[in-house]
Amino acid sequence: MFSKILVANRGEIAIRVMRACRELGIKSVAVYSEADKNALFTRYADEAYEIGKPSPSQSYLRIDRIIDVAEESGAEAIHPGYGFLAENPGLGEECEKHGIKLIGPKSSVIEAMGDKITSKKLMKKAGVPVIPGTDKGVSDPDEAAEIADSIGYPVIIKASAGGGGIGMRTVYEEDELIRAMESTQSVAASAFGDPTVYIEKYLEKPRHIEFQVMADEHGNVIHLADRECSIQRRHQKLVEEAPSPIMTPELRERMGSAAVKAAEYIGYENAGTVEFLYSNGDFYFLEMNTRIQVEHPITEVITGVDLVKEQIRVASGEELSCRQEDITIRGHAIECRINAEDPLSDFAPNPGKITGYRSPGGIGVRVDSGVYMNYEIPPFYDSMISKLIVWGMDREEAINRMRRALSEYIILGVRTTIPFHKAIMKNEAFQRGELHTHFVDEYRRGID
Ligand SMILES: Nc1ncc2cc(-c3cccc4ccccc34)c(N3CC[C@@H](N)C3)nc2n1
Ligand SMILES: [Ca+2]
Repeated sequence: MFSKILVANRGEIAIRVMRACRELGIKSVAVYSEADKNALFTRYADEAYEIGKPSPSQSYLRIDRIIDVAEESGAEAIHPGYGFLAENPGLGEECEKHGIKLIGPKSSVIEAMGDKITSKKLMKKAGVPVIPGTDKGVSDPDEAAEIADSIGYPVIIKASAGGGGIGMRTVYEEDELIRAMESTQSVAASAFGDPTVYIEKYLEKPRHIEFQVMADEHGNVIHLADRECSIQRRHQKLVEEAPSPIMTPELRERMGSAAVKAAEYIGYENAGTVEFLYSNGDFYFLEMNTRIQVEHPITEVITGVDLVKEQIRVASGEELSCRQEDITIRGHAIECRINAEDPLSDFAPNPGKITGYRSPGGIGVRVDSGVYMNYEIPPFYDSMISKLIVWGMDREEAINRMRRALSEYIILGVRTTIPFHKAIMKNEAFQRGELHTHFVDEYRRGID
């Protein structure tokens, strides 16, 4: 087992990893930018090192500085958290070069899953259902037109190096196809340096259901059930829940074994998430995320498994601490992402000084927060400042408890998404579990 771990991240996820370290008796090392000098996570760690200027490219993305601090502090492993370098194959490669363990899958697996065409090809070979479409890049407009005809409109054009919804265009008729191809190729080239695009059948209003997987380095792979992430806005998740309201034991068995099969086939190690699109009874592989995700706590509260401690154990060479038959789901969990954004000005970031702060508590409430009273939220990073997670015996109790917890959550001095979440919890379509990926767009038309 490691004696010291460097946490290459900031905010709530850095504290989350440091808590797991402390429970395992492992020292933690924080790395922070000039802008995060007074951030809570730098106090929580056993040691803290400044690594550069506020902008991420000068700090949290500086692989060389992070490796230097790992060597200087004697950290045997690095936990990348999510975002920043979490799915950057370069970090894994540098770690391997310096004999430092990256807490995550091999960099070759990170790279393969980062290329959406490669990941689809691998899943197809693994026997996992994929969305009908091309399993290679398409550049010639005539070829694209033939493919779109054979798939049937509407189709969607996607950037292979994309993900999270960037570089995607839906096409409803043939005469839009060429322009859509060109614009997606230029977005892909500028955003990812790779213009490769592919075409898929467009699924109207699918549900976004993802499965948590965990694999050790001895070939054991399990899934820890499903999460529903359909309340999104511009591909930014806002509300997540576990299990999915539409899940049945039979569907969970089918999708769970597809997720495990996917992980086994690619030799996956550590924590990962297999994303599916679900549309009237059928499910299709969408993407695989090779990191711990923001919404991992809702899986933790319904299964009782500490996913981050499991990541650390597995990375140190231990076998998974639970088998598939040990994973049982109890109750229902919901997570609301508390962002320093103003829902009434199109969720524009709203950084600034927190002049009043009191987090909710009581039965079934968990707050994973990176902020505190009088903390100055810097403008340089993602606007998520904390996550409010609740557990209930069933979905109805979870919703009522979330409403109660939101009403207790006091954050003054900055605008936050709390009012938006209060409205969602009161929304009847949400309460009925009628969710799909365009829920927020339709919902906003309702409140505007
Ligand atoms: N063939 C096909 N049909 C419908 C789709 C709809 C979406 C989509 C679009 C908009 C919001 C979403 C929210 C959750 C899940 C998916 C979506 C989608 N993506 C891809 C990246 C992912 N984050 C969103 N791919 C799709 N692909
Ligand atoms: Ca993704």
